[in-house]
This record gives sequence, C-alpha cells and structure tokens, in this order.
Amino acid sequence: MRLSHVSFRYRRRDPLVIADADAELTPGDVIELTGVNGAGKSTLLRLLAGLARPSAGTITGRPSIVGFAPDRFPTAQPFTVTRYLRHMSRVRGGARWEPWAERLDMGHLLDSPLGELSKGSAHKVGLAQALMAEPQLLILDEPFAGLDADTREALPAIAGEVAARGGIVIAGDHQGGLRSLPGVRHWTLSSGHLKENAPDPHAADESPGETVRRSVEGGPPERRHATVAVTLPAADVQRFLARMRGEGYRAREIEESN
Ligand SMILES: Nc1ncnc2c1ncn2[C@@H]1O[C@H](COP(=O)(O)OP(=O)(O)OP(=O)(O)O)[C@@H](O)[C@H]1O
Repeated sequence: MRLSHVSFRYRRRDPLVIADADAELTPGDVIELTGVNGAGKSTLLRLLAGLARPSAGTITGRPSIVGFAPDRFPTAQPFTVTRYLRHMSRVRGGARWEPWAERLDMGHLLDSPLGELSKGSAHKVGLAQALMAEPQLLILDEPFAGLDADTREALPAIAGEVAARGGIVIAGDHQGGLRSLPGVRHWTLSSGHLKENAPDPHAADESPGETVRRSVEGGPPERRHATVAVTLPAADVQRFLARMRGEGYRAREIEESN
C-alpha cells in the first residue's frame, strides 16, 4: 500500500492537516504513529482506512479487508453489545466475533446497551468489530485508551498476530503500547508532515511476526541468524513477502534488477 503526495484539508480554505505525505506499507508491518494533540493522526488514519479522501495525492494498494477501531466508539446506537456484534458479523460475511469477545474479556458486557457502556468497554466493542474480519489492514486509533490492564497486555500480541499472517497494523498511539514488538516502524506527524523515524538500534533484529511465533512455540529465542538472497519475478514480491513474514522471517533488502 502506498501514499503518494497525500495532502488533506477539511475545508477549502482551511490549512492542510496532512501535507504531501509519502509512505509505503508492506504486509507484516506494524507501525506506530505519534504526534502531539491535533497533529493529524486520526485524520491520517481515516485516510488510510478509506473513510476520507485525500484533497490531493493518491493512496493505492489498500488491502480489501480493513478493520478500523476509532478512538471514540460511537455508542449512540440502539443495540446491545451482542446485537451490534452480530450485526457487524453479518456485514462482514459471517465473521466470528465470539472469540474476540472472549479474548477481550467482554463476557459481562454482552447484554448491555451500547449507550450504557463505560469508555473502556465501548472501546473494546470497537476493537472486536475491527478484529473480527481478520483484516489485512488493521487501523487502531488510540487503541490503549481506557483499557484495563489485561486487555492492554493482550493488544501487542494481537497486533503481532495480525502482522504474522501478513496483515498491516497501524496504530495512532500516544502511549507507546506497541513498542514492545520488535521491528515496529515509527512514524511521526509534525506540522502536517509525515516522517519515519530511524529504527531503534537496540531493538531485536526480528519481525513482530517472528516474536509472536517464538512466544507461541515457547523456549528461549535463538539469536543466530542467516541471510539468504532470493531471486523471484518482481510481480510476485508482495505475495512472497507476505508469506515470508507470515512465517515470521524478515526481509532485509529488496533490490530490483532487469
Ligand atoms: N471534522 C473536522 N473538521 C474540521 N477540522 C477538523 C476535523 N477533525 C479534525 N480537525 C482538525 O484537524 C486537525 C488534526 O486533528 P486530528 O484529530 O487528526 O489530530 P490528532 O493528532 O488525532 O489529535 P489527538 O491526539 O488530540 O487525537 C486539528 O487541527 C483538528 O482541529
């Protein structure tokens, strides 16, 4: 997925909120987006999700299944949690919401009307509806806001699992909750400009998917690595990378040749 010269303003004479942003997101990426209040993080996330259109520039290659968890889940809807999640499951072609309700510890909330939920509980409903469709692009706006300790702890692993199966995860997050995942990319927005920070030199040399695979398999991580050069048709690169990252391996360099 690629952003090319993306700019956005809310109204014609308003200043640009996003100015000439360029970026590339590849399957398996986990990206943390930071910036001060009002920097434009939510705006950029909505553009990435396809909920707003760039005023200029293009966003191409958006995966077809997108999960978006907003910073404020809209609770002014006349449903209980179960009815809402069932409805979203139908919209999502019969996606299974029950495992997510269990994993996010929502059992006690299922009969509650959306309008009576606490902030953190409403946030969990937003996360469950975003996750249920197994999105190839998972967009989380302030995912840790208001969450209880258990769910906060579960969320990096969930993000890592989405990446491990070749999904892209991007989270607008003040709290640095995904930083425990090695290989996380860091984007910042400042004065409308999107910038990628250099990777943390102390971070482990492995992808988030690899970390999850190791934690699932158990045992201490094996630190020895080998680098293998692979040649394949250019048209197959994205599919290959997705599969490779899904297996927990990490691409170091991509070079095009004739
Ligand atoms: N619907 C809107 N109409 C007009 N301006 C808006 C609208 N939504 C946001 N803005 C403006 O766009 C700018 C960026 O807002 P945005 O919510 O994207 O920032 P943010 O980085 O997510 O902030 P925060 O960290 O406080 O959530 C702000 O100046 C805000 O006032």
